[in-house]
Amino acid sequence: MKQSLDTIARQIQALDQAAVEAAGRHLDQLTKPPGSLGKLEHIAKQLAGITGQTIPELGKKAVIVMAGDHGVCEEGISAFPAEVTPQMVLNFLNGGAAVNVLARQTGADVVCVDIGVNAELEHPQLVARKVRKGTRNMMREAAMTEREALDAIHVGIRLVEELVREGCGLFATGEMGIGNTTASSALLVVLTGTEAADAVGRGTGIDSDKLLHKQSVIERAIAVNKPDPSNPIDVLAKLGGLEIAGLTGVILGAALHRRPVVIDGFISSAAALVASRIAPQSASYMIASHLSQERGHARLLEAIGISPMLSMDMRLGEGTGAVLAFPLIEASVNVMKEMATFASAGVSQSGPDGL
Ligand SMILES: O=C(O)c1ccc[n+]([C@@H]2O[C@H](COP(=O)([O-])O)[C@@H](O)[C@H]2O)c1
Ligand SMILES: Cc1cc2nc[nH]c2cc1C
Repeated sequence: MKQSLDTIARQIQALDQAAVEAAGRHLDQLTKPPGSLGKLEHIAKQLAGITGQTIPELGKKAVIVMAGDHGVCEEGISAFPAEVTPQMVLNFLNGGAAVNVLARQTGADVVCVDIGVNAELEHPQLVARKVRKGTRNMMREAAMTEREALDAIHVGIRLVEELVREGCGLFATGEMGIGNTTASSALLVVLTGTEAADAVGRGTGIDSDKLLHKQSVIERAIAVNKPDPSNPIDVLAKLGGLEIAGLTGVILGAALHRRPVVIDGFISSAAALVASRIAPQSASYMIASHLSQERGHARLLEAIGISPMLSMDMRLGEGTGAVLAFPLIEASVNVMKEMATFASAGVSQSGPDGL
């Protein structure tokens, strides 16, 4: 049975502060000046607060790659044709995409989901959860109905539930969808009040003329649909995408089940912003992996209140940046688990006066 989103949002708990503090005390006993492992320490404490365990056992890792098509591609807003979406889905399923390489290196599963691809896709490993074949052209009408957006969110929530049952304890968001930077920029504009010129970027690599056109498509889509900025589902349905809605669900599902979720680039962060507007508490469960080169990404992260671990000049999507951050997140757990304490190693600890 589907629970309402309000009910789900209310069930998302704040981090376990006692576990955060216990992790902090443990970190300060380890053989290093307090705080000297920087973000690794911050992540270790966050993971403790998420899981309620001072030294968390994360279990299996998965990157959930949601794929969907975008009606707004009719307006010529991408450097690539829409056919690339299903073609790349097959590439993910055959293990040849960048995200597959990085996931193999770090021992993560790639879970590839058809939540809204136009083409009929078949593959034994494909998670077939199509809500509809692509969104409608948001420049002319709402991209999705509210029902479709909610169905896509529930696909994400349910998938996380299934993976948690299979022992997965660390999630990453990934996506594939030609045209989805246009949808994500539109969400950024409406949900944060950012000027379209500051929210629109080159995506797969459009030139300056096409960039101006993309900006005008976004402005027109907002004028046509008149989304209510205080209603995240209305904004998501009118301007978003099926894969974006699915990832919103993945993030809410991870928070609901007290599992960390590593956010990839621009599109994943747009989904994360929607999740944070539906359930503000969900932001505590997010780890921002990297700062994408896509214009507007920093604004998205700022609006959520999370800061990126890495800056690698990447702008691929698929979950690549998030998966790249997995080993660093595991490093923070290993520090907690394996480092000697001042007492166990016989290393002198500075006194309260620093002497
Ligand atoms: O994640 C990012 O930061 C990112 C930035 C730019 C482009 N992308 C990827 O490129 C596709 C969307 O680009 P576009 O130009 O078709 O809107 C989509 O498949 C995304 O995964 C991803
Ligand atoms: C080739 C290609 C791979 C991608 N992966 C994510 N978005 C993409 C867009 C293109 C065009």
